[in-house]
Amino acid sequence: MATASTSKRQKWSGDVDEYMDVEEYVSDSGAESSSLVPRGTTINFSALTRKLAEARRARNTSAAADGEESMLDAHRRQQDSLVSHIFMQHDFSWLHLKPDHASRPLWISPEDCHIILEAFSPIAEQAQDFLVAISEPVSRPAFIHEYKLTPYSLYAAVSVGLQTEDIIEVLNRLSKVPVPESITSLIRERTHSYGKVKLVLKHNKYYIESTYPETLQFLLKDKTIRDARVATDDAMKGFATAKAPMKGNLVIPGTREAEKKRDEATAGRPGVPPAAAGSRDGDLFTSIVGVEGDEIDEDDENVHAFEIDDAKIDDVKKRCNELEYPMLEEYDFRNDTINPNLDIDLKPATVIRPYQETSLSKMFGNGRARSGIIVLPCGAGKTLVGITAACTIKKSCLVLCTSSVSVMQWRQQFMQWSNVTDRQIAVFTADQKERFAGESGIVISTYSMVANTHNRSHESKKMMEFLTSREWGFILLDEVHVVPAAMFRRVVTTIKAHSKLGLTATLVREDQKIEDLNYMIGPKLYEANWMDLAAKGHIANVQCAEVWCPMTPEFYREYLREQSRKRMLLYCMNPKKFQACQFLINYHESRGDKIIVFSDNVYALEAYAKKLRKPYIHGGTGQVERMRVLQWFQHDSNVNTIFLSKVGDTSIDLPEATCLIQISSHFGSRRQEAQRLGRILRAKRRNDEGFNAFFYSLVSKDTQEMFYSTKRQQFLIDQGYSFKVITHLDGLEDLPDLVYKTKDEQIELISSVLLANESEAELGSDIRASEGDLSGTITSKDFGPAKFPTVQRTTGSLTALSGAQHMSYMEQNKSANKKLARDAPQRHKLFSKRDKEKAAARKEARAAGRAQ
Ligand SMILES: Nc1ncnc2c1ncn2[C@@H]1O[C@H](COP(=O)(O)OP(=O)(O)OP(=O)(O)O)[C@@H](O)[C@H]1O
Repeated sequence: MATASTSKRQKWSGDVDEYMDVEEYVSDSGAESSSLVPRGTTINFSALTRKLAEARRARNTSAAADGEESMLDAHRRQQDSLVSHIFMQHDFSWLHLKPDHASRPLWISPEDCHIILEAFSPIAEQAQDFLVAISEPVSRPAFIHEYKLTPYSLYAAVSVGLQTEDIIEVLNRLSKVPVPESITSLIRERTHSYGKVKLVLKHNKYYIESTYPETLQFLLKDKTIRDARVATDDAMKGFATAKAPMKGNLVIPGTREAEKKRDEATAGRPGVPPAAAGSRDGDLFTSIVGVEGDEIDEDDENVHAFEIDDAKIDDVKKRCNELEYPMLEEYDFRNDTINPNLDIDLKPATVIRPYQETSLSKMFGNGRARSGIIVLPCGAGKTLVGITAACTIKKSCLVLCTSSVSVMQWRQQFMQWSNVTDRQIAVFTADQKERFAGESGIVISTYSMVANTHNRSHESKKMMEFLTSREWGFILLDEVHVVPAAMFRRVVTTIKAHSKLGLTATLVREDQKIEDLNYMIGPKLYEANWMDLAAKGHIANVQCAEVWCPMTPEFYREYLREQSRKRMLLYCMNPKKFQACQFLINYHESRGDKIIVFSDNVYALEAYAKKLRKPYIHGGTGQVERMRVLQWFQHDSNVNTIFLSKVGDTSIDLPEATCLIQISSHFGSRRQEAQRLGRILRAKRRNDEGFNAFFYSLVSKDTQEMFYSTKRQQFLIDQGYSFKVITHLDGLEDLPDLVYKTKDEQIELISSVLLANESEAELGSDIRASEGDLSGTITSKDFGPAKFPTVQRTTGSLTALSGAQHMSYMEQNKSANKKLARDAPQRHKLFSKRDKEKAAARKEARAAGRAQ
């Protein structure tokens, strides 16, 4: 027996497929194995442990009956040692399973606070809601999810209104074992000070407020906080604020509840149909915890406060976090009688989706606006979440985005979903500096416009005065992950806002600054699951693949020899990658897909696009040309593929696109990978039966690119996506007109790559050369200093120094697409006839326009 188990031990440490060994193993130890899952499927831990426990129980019973106490102990020891080798130091078999553990979905590690969820459990969805509220999702593939309890996640839990004992209680209900003592004490320890201190903005001054005077005394003992305090008459006095009457339960517009209320109000009126009888989904989490989003009933007489210097807010918030008294920022907007109301509501036809409603309920759960972050997948409708929040608060609102394209999109979406008027909404960009009419309104701008302190025009200065001199009810921070960048941090303190909402799909940064958002903005209020939204048809299902393209011997030799940045150019320009790209374009175009090919490297982008005769857009492409290419892509059935540089990573809404091919990317950026995927998640056809969008990353084999590619995929893998590796594209060699097929062509290609200027290998040159995103108005500042250091050493020619290179570069680029069209081979008669007809129609339309 001892020998048999040793051999099985070695086998088991191998892999999931060897589940059969465990099966035998269980039967060796006395349990039946008939109901266990077959070889090759995911391990059913629950079944496994159930079997083990049953075996153990069966032995204990028979041993006790025989009165053989010492035999039983020996058995137990043996059993424990048999299990131990599987889990090594993570053997927590001393945590005894509850009798009905099979119906409970959680495993909790007593050591590292990790929680494992059986995502196949019937109550997994409710358990997920709860776990998202109290912990950080680490990884959420199909069957087993992993979460982690952290101080920040517990802070977030407390800030959405959960109580310490409620958290422990629900965990206990969902867990297969009693919640370990180490975890309960951690939760108690971490949450006891949370929620005691608030940061309040009143009359344009910041106050730290608490109902516990001893807590304020404690904070004032700290030097950073003491130094930030402003000595005033009301400092540390009872800070009695007028106790305004509560205005009834808050109803978020666009929700089913709002719809019901509207229907009730209009019931009986002719022509108005009765409300659809939709019952609210039972929220198990809410019912277990008993958090009903109760309205706050505070006793203002007991509130104590002191004022702090607004220039030191950032430091004070950070210090409070370090002292484990993170400050909650809540805005009692319904009782704010000082800031004028903004008359804005969602249009009656606007209905928000269930996950949008859930995320907003975390923000407005207690009738006030909590500051924090909402994380939704790309294309899931963050904009509408922000707009609904603005329509709930109904005070002046400032929206900050990453580019001027986004500014225009936000403006357009506000007009589309809400009843805001032209006069109430203004934009502040390099080109437009508008103000809203009246006392309250909405301003939409970019981070760089607000953060920039140098070389402001007179108009911009005036506009900034307008923004900084007033109290904003609400600040909306789009793509909030950019805020911790050194140059954007100050926007959060420059603008005085009662509540802040950060929106993002990718709460990740390659530096360690993402945690700073906890004190700069607030806790994460909600994070949706990508796979869930895909399953429900809110975003598209995507098949992801990494295509391995072998390097040709000549390219590989040069790659190994080259030490400079040109290595990157060599793996991007690999002829086999060209061919794979051509093959995939052909294949998907013939399926009726619309394809976007992404390349960060502009040299490669142009080379590919020209060779494959497709239109392209990069930083150097003029605005008119960009619009023309995008229009073609959207409306012309002859243009099914476009090449985009990183200017298209974000802020581009092309729901026609159903396939992405990535030929060059920004090193190991997980965020870029996810944002690019986001371009096809909004695919119009996502609800077609069996529809799949496709995402390919072309990677040159045995180069650094493989390392970066693996790193880039990590975020998406944690969201549950799996990347298939394609090592061979069937039928590629038979493709007619296959590019770079002959050795001569490949050698010609390599010589042009070797002759190229080294700076062509840069990934950022695109944006710097043009200072333009898809609207042509973004500046390099929008992208933060991390990517674009101010001082950079590059090799260059005298022409480049004199600036002439830049000019010729622009000149060539401007007409490049036109030249492509001119050089295009003779088209089939059928097409040329259609082209002539189209040209005639265009001419007619222009003539009609002139006539008007
Ligand atoms: N409740 C809703 N009802 C109908 N359409 C919606 C709803 N919410 C969002 N949409 C639509 O979904 C699309 C994607 O929305 P949006 O652009 O806000 O996504 P996003 O989350 O900001 O994406 P990204 O992060 O990629 O910018 C838009 O066309 C929007 O109109």
